[in-house]
Amino acid sequence: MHISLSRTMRFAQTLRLIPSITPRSGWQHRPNSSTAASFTTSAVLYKGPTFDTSVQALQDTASSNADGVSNRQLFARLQPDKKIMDKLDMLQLGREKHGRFVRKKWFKYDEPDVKLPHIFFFAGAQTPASFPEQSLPEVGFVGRSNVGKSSLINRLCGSNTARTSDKPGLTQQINFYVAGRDFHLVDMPGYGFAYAKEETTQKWPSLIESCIRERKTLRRVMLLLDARHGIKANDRDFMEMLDRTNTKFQIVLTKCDLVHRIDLAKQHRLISMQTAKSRNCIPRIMMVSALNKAGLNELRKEILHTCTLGQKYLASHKKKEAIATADYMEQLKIYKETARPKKRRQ
Ligand SMILES: Nc1nc2c(ncn2[C@@H]2O[C@H](COP(=O)(O)OP(=O)(O)OP(=O)(O)O)[C@@H](O)[C@H]2O)c(=O)[nH]1
Ligand SMILES: [Mg+2]
Repeated sequence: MHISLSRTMRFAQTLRLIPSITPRSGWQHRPNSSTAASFTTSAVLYKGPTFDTSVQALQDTASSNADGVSNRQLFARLQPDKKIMDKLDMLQLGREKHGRFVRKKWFKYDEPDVKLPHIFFFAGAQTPASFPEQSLPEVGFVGRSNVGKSSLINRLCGSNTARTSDKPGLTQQINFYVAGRDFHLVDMPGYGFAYAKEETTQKWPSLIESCIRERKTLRRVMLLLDARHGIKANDRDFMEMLDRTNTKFQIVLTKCDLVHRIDLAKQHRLISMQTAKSRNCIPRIMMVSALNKAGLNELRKEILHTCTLGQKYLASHKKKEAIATADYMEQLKIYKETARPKKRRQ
């Protein structure tokens, strides 16, 4: 790209008064700017959104699928689903595009929170022999190391009990958490690269598999995928194992705050296509961000229904939700219908 510089600008540059003008990825021209036409130099360049690593990362899942079309090609051809885009808009999930493509937010949907009880650590297992007794219904969290399993468990229950780190491989045993004496959440070690001794990491896949095979109380496995990367080779192997053991699992896309909304909708579509043939995959893909606390309510509801605890925990939530979504007259009606009769003083 040829860039013409005025003499003053070049002089200022030699004195390091203005930054270098070499256009980098992540820098872009101001759209529709009249000044841009007259200068065409770095002075009219502005720092827009940083280089779209999310797209890059998504497209890097380039392993070929059965039809000989790579995921990268598939991703490029995909059109996002309109319904999913609307849902993402409503739940404020995914990063918004900057610049002139910003959509106006006409309203913010304030969904009342579904509350899960606080969690307490009660058992950690490094071998199958040390698994705790099978009593309450359980939901397991698995996925590659650093995908955000422990962070998500914390966020779902509003606790800080599970330890998290930005280095993959912190959780090195199966941790069992009890929530309100009603159900268990099981935090598993991750597969794939981890900062841990090789002899330790090699034991994890068999440990996870025996947990999944042995525990009859394990109602569902939440398979966490980084929204930037989608399904990788080791995730595919893991899904095959889940199909072999006939275990029901559900995909949860994590770190959705790092991916642009349109790419997130595309990723959703790609994953639903890739998992369509799986017998045990529940066809509702959850999307969450533990950082922004977005999409958590839906996942909480899913966990409660899985553990057949909907009656206990969701009764009061239904009323709150009806009130939040209703217009003024309907709200009044709900309040009147559900209000307790006042006691009269005698
Ligand atoms: N931006 C962003 N970062 C997240 C999110 N969830 C987790 N993280 C970060 O991801 C890193 C890994 O989180 P962990 O919860 O420790 O991941 P893990 O899957 O339990 O990792 P292992 O225990 O090593 O298998 C931490 O630095 C978190 O802060 C999210 O929704 N958005
Ligand atoms: Mg962890």
